[in-house]
Amino acid sequence: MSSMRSVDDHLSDILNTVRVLAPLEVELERALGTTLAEEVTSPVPLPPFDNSAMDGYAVRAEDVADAPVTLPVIDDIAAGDGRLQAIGPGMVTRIMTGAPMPAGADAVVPVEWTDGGTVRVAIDRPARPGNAVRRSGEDVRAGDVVLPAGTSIGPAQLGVLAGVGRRRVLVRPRPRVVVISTGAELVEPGLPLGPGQIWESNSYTLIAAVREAGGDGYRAGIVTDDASRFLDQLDAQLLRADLVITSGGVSMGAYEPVKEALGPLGTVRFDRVAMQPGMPQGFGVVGEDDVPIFALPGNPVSSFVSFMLFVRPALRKMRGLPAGPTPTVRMVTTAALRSPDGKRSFLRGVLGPDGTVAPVLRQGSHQLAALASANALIVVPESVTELGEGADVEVIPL
Ligand SMILES: Nc1nc2c(c(=O)[nH]1)N[C@H]1C(S)=C(S)[C@@H](COP(=O)(O)OP(=O)(O)OC[C@H]3O[C@@H](n4cnc5c(N)ncnc54)[C@H](O)[C@@H]3O)O[C@H]1N2
Ligand code: MOO
Ligand SMILES: [Mg+2]
Repeated sequence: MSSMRSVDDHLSDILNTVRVLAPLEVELERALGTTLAEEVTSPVPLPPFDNSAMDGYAVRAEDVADAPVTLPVIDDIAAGDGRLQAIGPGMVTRIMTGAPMPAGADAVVPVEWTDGGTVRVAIDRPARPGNAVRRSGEDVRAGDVVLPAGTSIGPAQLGVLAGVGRRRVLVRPRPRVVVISTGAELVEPGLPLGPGQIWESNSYTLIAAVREAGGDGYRAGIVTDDASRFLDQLDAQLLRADLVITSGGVSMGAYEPVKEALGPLGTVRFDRVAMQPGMPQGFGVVGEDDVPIFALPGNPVSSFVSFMLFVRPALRKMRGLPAGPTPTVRMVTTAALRSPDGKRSFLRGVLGPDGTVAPVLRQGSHQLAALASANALIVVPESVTELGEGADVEVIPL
């Protein structure tokens, strides 16, 4: 029997092989979930001009220092108004939130402190200089870096890009990931099952996981257990793929199309990785552009766990983000655990209150519903075969 490879060695090989995707200029609408590939600065200060933080009256603070006072209203400034009348001593201007401060004014009295007059206004309370005024540049100065290269673009970052006037931006795009399922027993969900058949589920799980990991997944459908048909399908799919995931056909059976098809290429290695579930693994590159390919085991829990451990870090690297082993947190197990000697186990568990985790009862690598009832993977190291209730464990939240 061939020896097993460690989880860490397998992951380092993967991270040494995959490359950061080339930068691409995209419209803002397509930038969500991408990574900035340039440093973004603001061409103007933000706010670009001093403006009012409230609906009210722009005043000279010294004129309202002895409030209550009544003063003449000489103008009415809405947000967006460009030409303003300066105010002189003893005058005020009605002003709206976001409207530019007129020259001469140094404070805003909110409408709530007044009688709301439009010709003359009675002001009840004094306002200090600077009251309810938003100064030009108090968020960003002209030329400031608002987003460094390598920033993950979420809703707030998209807003900042628009807020500094950008329409297009240079990003590391979302990786395009094709998922090919193999197995003669697989039937599309929605179609009737024949004898010996099951509904295909791995591609749905994997594409959803790709999406959550910042990629765009495409289902290439089901290939039956035929190596040459698998290679044809792979060739066709490579056109649109930055990364390929296959499921099934990598173990020791008589019909293992993925291993049969990719093994002879010499660019994909098949290993037994010292983990449970997910022992049989293939990884390498295919096609003229050396597209990375993950040949994941077919058992549904095995393919999902393999994704979390190996594909997700690879996608992070491709997206230009820091990539390494999937982070864990420390928890306390509420029940005893068993794990095979020499393998790192990833047991399905449910996070409880107060830093506890409860292993689910069904831990088979085919028990997909048990996986769906869990929200964490409990990591048991290679050298540990048993842990008692109350033991500290590392956990990967899902
Ligand atoms: N003699 C041995 N047999 C097996 C070994 C071994 O070391 N020696 N390893 C076992 C382990 S561990 C795993 S994991 C599986 C890996 O199998 P394959 O990658 O070859 O996958 P298949 O044989 O095609 O399928 C396995 C299992 O998963 C179901 N499956 C496959 N694809 C899907 C899908 N897209 N949706 C839902 N379910 C799927 C399939 O029906 C099988 O039940 O090998 C063990 N055997
Ligand atoms: O490695 Mo397999 O993943 O145990 O089912
Ligand atoms: Mg098999």
